[in-house]
Amino acid sequence: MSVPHALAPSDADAAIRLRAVTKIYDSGVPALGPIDLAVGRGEFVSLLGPSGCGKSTALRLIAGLAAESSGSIEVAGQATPPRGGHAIGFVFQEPTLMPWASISANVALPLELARTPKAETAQRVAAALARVELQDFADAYPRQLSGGMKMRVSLARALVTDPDILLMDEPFAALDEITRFRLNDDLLALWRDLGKTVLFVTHSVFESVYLSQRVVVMSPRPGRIAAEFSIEAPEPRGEAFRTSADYAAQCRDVSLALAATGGTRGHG
Ligand SMILES: Nc1ncnc2c1ncn2[C@@H]1O[C@H](COP(=O)(O)OP(=O)(O)OP(=O)(O)O)[C@@H](O)[C@H]1O
Repeated sequence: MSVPHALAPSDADAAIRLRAVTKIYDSGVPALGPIDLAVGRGEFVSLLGPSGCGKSTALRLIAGLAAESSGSIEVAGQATPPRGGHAIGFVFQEPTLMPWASISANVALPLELARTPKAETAQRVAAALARVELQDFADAYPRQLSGGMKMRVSLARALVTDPDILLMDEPFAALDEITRFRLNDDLLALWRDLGKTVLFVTHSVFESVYLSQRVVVMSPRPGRIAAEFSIEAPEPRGEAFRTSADYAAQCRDVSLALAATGGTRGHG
């Protein structure tokens, strides 16, 4: 069901709000916009689009890692970077772990940068590792972990400051399908338990429909919002939904909208 803007939260309910935002890189590349996007508090929204349509750029602007060329962005009610500081946790496509540091030291990094007292850091790191079921690997090193486990560490590092908002940039794209399905389910459980706002970037129609309450389809350069879908699913989602005709039908609708943008079709 394509419902452009119908489900956008009101100003008071928005955790993230972009108004007429554009990004033109110094090289002259018009990468994004103008786009208007609102993500409600506690909502799980996916940005879906072909390679190069500006999905990562949108996340980077929201996180304050790059500046918009025009328009305005509000995160947790703040309009200027760092826009709430630890209100945001960022998970990149690569786990980006420090190879020379233990898993617990990797997860502790954001707290150390914020000069958090040692006892509190230790307690928060232990809780974050337990949350992603890696409590037994605190003293291990990244090279000893599988790709899926490294991504869990990256997730724990994003959660350790207890941010209200998680920005996730194709975090599971490099993983095999079984690991990816498992991490999808773990992420949904985490979202249900912790009530975070999640903005999730993906190429995958299947992943976006499985995970999200709302899928925002973007068109190619400069990226604009082409369609929005409210995803209907029984909660909690799981294997029954993934194998249902209802899931397949919604994937088909989203896939058609993506194809209609004229970009390279997203892969499964
Ligand atoms: N730092 C930069 N300087 C110049 N151009 C850039 C920069 N970062 C991205 N771009 C360009 O902006 C456009 C959007 O890039 P972006 O990485 O946001 O797209 P994307 O949808 O996330 O792509 P992918 O799915 O392949 O990661 C692309 O054409 C890219 O080449």
